[in-house]
Amino acid sequence: MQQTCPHSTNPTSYSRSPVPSKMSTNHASTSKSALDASREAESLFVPPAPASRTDSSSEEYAYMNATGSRILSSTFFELEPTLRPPTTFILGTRKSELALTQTQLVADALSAYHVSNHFRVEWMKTLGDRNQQTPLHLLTPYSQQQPAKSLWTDELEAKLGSGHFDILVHSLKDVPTTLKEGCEIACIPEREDPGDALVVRTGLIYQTLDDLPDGSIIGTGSVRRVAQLKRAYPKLKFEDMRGNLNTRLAKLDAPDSKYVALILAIAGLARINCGHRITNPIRSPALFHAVGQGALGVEIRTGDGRVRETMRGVGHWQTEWRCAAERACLRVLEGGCSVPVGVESTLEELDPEQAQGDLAGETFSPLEPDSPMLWFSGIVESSHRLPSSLPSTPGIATPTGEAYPVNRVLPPLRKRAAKLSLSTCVTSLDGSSQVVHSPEPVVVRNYQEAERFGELCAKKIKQLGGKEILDEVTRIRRERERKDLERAIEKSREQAGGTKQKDGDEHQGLQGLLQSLNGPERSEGFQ
Ligand SMILES: NCc1[nH]cc(CCC(=O)O)c1CC(=O)O
Repeated sequence: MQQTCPHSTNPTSYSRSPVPSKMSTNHASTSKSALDASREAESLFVPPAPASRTDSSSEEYAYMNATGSRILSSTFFELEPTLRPPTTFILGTRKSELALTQTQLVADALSAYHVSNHFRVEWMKTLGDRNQQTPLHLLTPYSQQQPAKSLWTDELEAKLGSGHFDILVHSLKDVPTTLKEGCEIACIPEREDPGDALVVRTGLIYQTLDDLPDGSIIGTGSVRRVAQLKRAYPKLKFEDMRGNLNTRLAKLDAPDSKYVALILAIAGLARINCGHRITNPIRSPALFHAVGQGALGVEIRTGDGRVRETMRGVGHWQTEWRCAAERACLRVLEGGCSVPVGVESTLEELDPEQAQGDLAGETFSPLEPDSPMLWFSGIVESSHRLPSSLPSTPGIATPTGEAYPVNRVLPPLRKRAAKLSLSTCVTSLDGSSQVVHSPEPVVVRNYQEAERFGELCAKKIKQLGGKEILDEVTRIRRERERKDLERAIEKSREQAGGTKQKDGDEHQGLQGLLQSLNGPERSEGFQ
């Protein structure tokens, strides 16, 4: 039997505790190195003499370790942060240079706050990474349950839920506006420039889109960019280009390249040290950027209080409030598939004692200790962010090894106010019609008010003609999807030729997909 302290934060028992028994065993089989780290922690850890214990915390703890053997812990007591053996948290992300760089940024920020813990980055290939050929909408056909964009996040979220990962780091713009049950965005670190940029092929002298000759081919797969730029530059041609940033830049510069330029997010290029490839930014009114562009979404298991506490201090409330408005707006507009919506937001902090909130008449859910973490954005007292609050909360380990609870006490709150603006732009796929809504900025006092502002903007832009544009986008999408599927069925029929069972199964699957496409359950549209 091993002696250990509950504060030794054995990762197999604590950080993986929200789904206790299943997750512990899962983890034991999937991530040996974390187990190793905990063994190392145990061997390094020397419990202080009994004299250092305080009466109020002298409670016996026993819990199960990953292999099911019972560990009788030593007494629960306070430790100096520097004396605590480390916990290893695993941050998961997609396999791309951008994703890994972004995740390392978050891991570094966390390490700076929690010097005695380890934050390790792990990647996995997602469906979108593995399949670079199939059109995105065929990989995940349009449905309310499975928005197209979730193909970047689905598999990561499954591994978050199973405890393989503790924290996921995504580009916020790739994160669906409604998250899976059991997952939440914990925080959004400070945003990079959210804009788009023109990247001209190496060796060409063009500086702006206006300089490009008629018929120039621009690489971008984004419906938002194509729709808006077709409108502003009808003489240019837009062609899909998939792949990671480096692949795309290489395709642009290849000797046989047909592309004159690409449109890419400034933030992505800057993060992978390719800022020098930016020829010029493209701003509104020619191009409104994507919702959440340039920001990172840090996702955790809802109710994993331990990871939640760890996240404090990493978010940037100004970015969080802006993204609250942008994402809430898109949530109301999209109804389940990616749409040609562009936005632009600004935020200016005000003196909370002077400023009157503009959404005072609206009703909001009261703040509870276990409300979504983002609801506390900017209003938790900064003293509450001290990293030492992390392992000193009693209840880390319980005799049954159950989840480290979300703190039952509402943290001390402070007042905050900011002037928030949001412009929204909805464009038809061919660029022929567009609605732009740029209301007067409003004064908001918390995250929920910022979200409400975004929802109100979405409702307004629908009334202004956005609804007709979005309905048309849905119609065109479905028609295209149906044609693509019919083509795929035809192809699989030819290939199968009644011989290979595997292909026959695939054929059946596609037929089913086509049926569901034509069926009445697909009549949900934009709200
Ligand atoms: N859809 C891919 C994607 N997801 C996030 C970024 C860039 C970084 C960001 O917008 O935060 C990119 C590439 C691009 O659009 O150029």
